[in-house]
Amino acid sequence: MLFAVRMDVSVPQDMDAQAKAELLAAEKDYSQDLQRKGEWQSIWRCVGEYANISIFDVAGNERLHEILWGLPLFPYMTMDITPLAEHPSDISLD
Ligand SMILES: O=C(O)CC1=CCC(=O)O1
Repeated sequence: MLFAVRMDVSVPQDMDAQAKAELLAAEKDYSQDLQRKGEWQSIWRCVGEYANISIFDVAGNERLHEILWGLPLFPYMTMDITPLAEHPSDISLD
């Protein structure tokens, strides 16, 4: 199942610099591991915002929930999740 997830990040301004660096490194590792496994298909920066739009291809809602809850940055994010279906005008389906 495909999902588009928008993640808006808001890390506290007063977070310790070392703790922030470790948090962002852990987030990157977590994301790239799932990208290599094929569940996190792509990640795009939203221009001018501390936000991304990511495409996930996962077994179902429970798996997406598990992945999102496991994000190191989860406590500092808000998310908007859109389940995706094939579009009849997609030429790759012809
Ligand atoms: O920087 C972001 O948009 C937050 C994020 C999610 C996965 C990742 O590597 O960074």
